[in-house]
Amino acid sequence: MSTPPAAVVALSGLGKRFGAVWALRDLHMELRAGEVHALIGQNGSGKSTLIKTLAGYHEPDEGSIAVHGEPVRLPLLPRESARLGMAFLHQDAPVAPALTVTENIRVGRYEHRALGRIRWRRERERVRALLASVGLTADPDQPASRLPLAERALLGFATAVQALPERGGVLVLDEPTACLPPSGAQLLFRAVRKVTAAGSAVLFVSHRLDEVMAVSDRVSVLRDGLHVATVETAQTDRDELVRLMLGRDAGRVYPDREPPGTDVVLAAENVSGRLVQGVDVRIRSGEVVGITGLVGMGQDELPYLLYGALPLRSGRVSVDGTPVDRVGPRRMRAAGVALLPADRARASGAPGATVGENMTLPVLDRFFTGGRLRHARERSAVRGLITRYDVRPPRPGQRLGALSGGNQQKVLLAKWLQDSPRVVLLHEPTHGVDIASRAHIFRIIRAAADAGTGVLIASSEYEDLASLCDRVLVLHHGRPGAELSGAGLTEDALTRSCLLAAPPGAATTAPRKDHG
Ligand SMILES: Nc1ncnc2c1ncn2[C@@H]1O[C@H](COP(=O)(O)OP(=O)(O)OP(=O)(O)O)[C@@H](O)[C@H]1O
Repeated sequence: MSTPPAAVVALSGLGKRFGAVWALRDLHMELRAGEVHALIGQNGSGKSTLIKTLAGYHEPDEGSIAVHGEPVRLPLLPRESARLGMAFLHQDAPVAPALTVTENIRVGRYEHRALGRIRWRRERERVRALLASVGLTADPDQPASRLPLAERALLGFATAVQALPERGGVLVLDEPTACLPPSGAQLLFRAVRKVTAAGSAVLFVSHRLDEVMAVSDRVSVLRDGLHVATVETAQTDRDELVRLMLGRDAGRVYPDREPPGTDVVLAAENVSGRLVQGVDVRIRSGEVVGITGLVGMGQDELPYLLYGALPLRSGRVSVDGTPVDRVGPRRMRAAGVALLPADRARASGAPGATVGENMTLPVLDRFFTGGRLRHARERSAVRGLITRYDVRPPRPGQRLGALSGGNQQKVLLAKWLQDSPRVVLLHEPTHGVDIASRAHIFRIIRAAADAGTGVLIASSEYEDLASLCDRVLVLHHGRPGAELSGAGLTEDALTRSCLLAAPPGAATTAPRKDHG
């Protein structure tokens, strides 16, 4: 048997706890030169805790870390982690469209002349070489806004890669494809292969099992903070990975559909915003309507326009047949419309408040009788919601910000759906949510619809839309492209319809598929 390549980073018995709860326990793992090592696990299984420990933000409570065979002093500090060759890319790495490619990548790292002036020529050369090393061909002097979307999204990747040392480091990718168009995901995977070919290790953290199967060499699985297995990707399959993550089979992901009612709960006509142009939307009671398109086609704007969270340039919106005068969040809420944004923790919840406080905020009146807040009733309502929405850990007093990303999402869904709104507008409701929780969330959305709520889901998850929705509207450059329903509403048909609006070349890349 051949010996495996050397470990760039080796973790031995690593553990981290918060209070009495071990978020990570007894983790033994090697990140080897030249490999893509996937890290998977349900929401709250400890993935971010591991990343933050490597990045120097968490101090481990037990265990040790060695880099290129040398033990390192713990705790790591962020600067020390970077010096040791660890680089991190998060899903929403910002790109400044008005800055050039070089400025985006090099800001904060410029090489200066003695008098403080930046050595621009050298900076450009450096960026050109860096881009070539990851397979991108962008002009360093171009503003980022002029790049095709897929390449623009990869500037953050190039920025992270430049921090890897020549002898090989570890590049940590945290859900890197969540905000990428399909063609961007393919470009990213090619770029990832170039990084491993140059001798670094890549730690690929994702809930998308099809991507894990396609891009990784080995997969480590966490469950409740415990390291349950590391397997060779070629020796496993999706079903085994799901069993390892959950400790059981996945079961059914999508619930049955009931036919929608006939009364229209939300009618919007001729809606226009920055990207959206002249779109009509009608949602009936009990109907689940999807909105999709390639990145930048307007589907990420529409829910916010309908709620008045982004300014409407034109359009009329009625709820239950009554026109809403001057559409804005307060009026829409009063009319019975709820919005759950994709940027959930910041836009929709209060991270410093507890799970219970976040859940009961919109319905607090209900717990007042005789001018007093009935704490026991509030607590019992919160406990019910925690069970129903499967929030983990099931502690009402936990700060929202201390929950894992997926569990924050469940709390916020509970917050907005508990009161059976007339209409709920959801933007990417399952981003970052694990497979078991996704099934749970789909059942909750379906139950809300069956109770009469009209649901709009703006999402790029074609399989979810095809399986959950009664109808899906595809946007092409902000305008209505096609509407799919009944037997014609399939994942493949949605993919094809979205790609019809793609620039030349994009249609040749494989679309993103299901990840659960
Ligand atoms: N700052 C904190 N304070 C208290 N508990 C925390 C804190 N950060 C994480 N935890 C807890 O540690 C556990 C692991 O969380 P972690 O964020 O690592 O999970 P994850 O696998 O990244 O989940 P997700 O897929 O939802 O992002 C969870 O029970 C979480 O509530």
